[in-house]
This record gives sequence, C-alpha cells and structure tokens, in this order.
Amino acid sequence: MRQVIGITGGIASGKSSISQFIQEELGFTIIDADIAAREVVEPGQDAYQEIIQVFGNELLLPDTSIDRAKLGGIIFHDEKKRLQLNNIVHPAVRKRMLKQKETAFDLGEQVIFMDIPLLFESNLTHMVDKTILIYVDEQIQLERLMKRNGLSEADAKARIDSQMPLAEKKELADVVINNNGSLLEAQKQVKQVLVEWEVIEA
Ligand SMILES: CC(C)(COP(=O)(O)OP(=O)(O)OC[C@H]1O[C@@H](n2cnc3c(N)ncnc32)[C@H](O)[C@@H]1O)[C@@H](O)C(=O)NCCC(=O)NCCS
Ligand SMILES: Nc1ncnc2c1ncn2[C@@H]1O[C@H](COP(=O)(O)OP(=O)(O)OP(=O)(O)O)[C@@H](O)[C@H]1O
Repeated sequence: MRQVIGITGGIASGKSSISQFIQEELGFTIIDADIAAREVVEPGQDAYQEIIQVFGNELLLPDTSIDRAKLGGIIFHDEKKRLQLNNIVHPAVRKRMLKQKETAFDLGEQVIFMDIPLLFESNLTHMVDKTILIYVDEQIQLERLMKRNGLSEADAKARIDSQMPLAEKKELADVVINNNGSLLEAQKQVKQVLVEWEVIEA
C-alpha cells in the first residue's frame, strides 16, 4: 500500500541529516519542505512578488533574489510578519509538494518521505500517513543551531521560540527518534522503526 511518512522536528533537530540518510543509504525519495520553500520564492514566482509587496525592495540582493538572512532576521523577531510570510509561502509549498508526491507515485514508488518542519504547527498531518519526530533536548538544539548558523544565543532562541516546543511535538508524533547522541545512534533508531513498520527488511 502506498504511503507517505512525515519527518518532522524542530529547527536544527536533525531532520535534514536523517532525511539524507533515508535518501542516500535507504534509497527512498524525500520531498523537502525547506527546498520547496526556497523554490517558490525565486524571482518570477508569484510568492516572490507578494513578498516584495509586503516586505519591500530593500529585501533584495543585488542579483534580485531575496536576502534570506535579512528576511530571517525580520520574521523570527516579529510574529505578525512571520505569519504574513507563512500565508504567502505555505500554500505554494503545499501545492509543490503534492505535485512531487504524485510524480513519485506515478513512477511506481510505494513509500515516500516528506520532511516538513512545521508539520504540527501548520496542521499538515493530513498530508502524511505516519509521523516521525526527530527530537533533541533544547540545550543541544540551541548549541547545534548557534554553531550551524553562526547565530547569537538570543537569535537562536528567537528561532526556537517561533516553533512549537519539541516536548509538545513528542505527544503528537507516532514515533520519536532521540537525536541527542550520535547521528549513527539516531540512524539505528530510524532503521528499527522502519523495520517495525515493514517499510524495510531487517
Ligand atoms: C525566513 C527564511 C527566509 C530563512 O531562510 P534560511 O535559508 O535562513 O532558513 P531555511 O529556509 O533553511 O529554514 C531553516 C529552518 O527554520 C525554520 N523555519 C523556517 N521558516 C519558519 C517559520 N516561518 N516559522 C518557524 N520556523 C521556521 C525551520 O525549522 C526550517 O527548517 C525561510 O526560512 C523562509 O522563507 N521561511 C518561510 C517559509 C517556511 O515556513 N519554511 C519552513 C517550511 S515550509
Ligand atoms: N546526532 C548529531 N550529532 C551531532 N551533530 C548533529 C547531529 N545531528 C545533526 N547534527 C548537526 O546539527 C545541525 C542541525 O542538523 P540538521 O541540519 O540535520 O537539522 P534540521 O532539523 O534539518 O534543521 P532545519 O530545521 O534548520 O533545517 C547540523 O549542523 C548537523 O550537522
């Protein structure tokens, strides 16, 4: 039976690292919401025009693409602006992801994965059949985020606070992968779950 498995988590909790493993080592298609969210705001796309109308031309880089660092600096400190951006970008992201899903199923794939950071915040559980949460404790999340993005503690905290706490997401997911330890340990847990769900063989 065809199925879509949702991978979610919090910012810098390890979704992309796990998705990469599922794609490269296990061979499944991953449909990534962050990638879709980049594609739908490229110059020429409808969402691009709408963003400029709301946030102004000063958001653009010399090559006319959107300055993502600048936009992030605005929306992670201003809830109203963040929701405005979400309203512009999210419908286009969902449409694109559904199209990618159809393409994968048309090609004969049986099980595909969607990496959706805001799966629970945006009530997108209807897009998937099962959910896997990539969990880390908040202190580790903060440290990994500061290191990866070169952010100050205050900026990293603002990003984390713009999402539903991982402790709450834990209650909503079908399965929780603990990524406090090494990536290898997290990969082992993922494999075990996929064996239990009969997606892969032991
Ligand atoms: C603000 C933007 C320009 C920052 O870009 P940047 O390249 O620095 O980050 P990137 O897109 O890789 O996102 C990194 C992570 O930030 C978190 N995040 C991104 N947008 C949001 C948001 N609107 N609300 C809460 N968390 C968010 C997610 O965990 C995501 O995985 C960008 O994140 C964006 O356009 N966000 C709005 C679209 C969105 O909600 N994307 C998330 C999945 S659909
Ligand atoms: N188990 C781990 N041990 C050490 N570092 C890790 C581990 N898992 C992930 N990381 C590192 O933490 C950072 C965040 O991981 P990753 O980019 O996979 O998270 P993400 O959930 O996809 O983030 P985002 O929501 O921002 O896209 C990266 O720098 C990654 O290399």
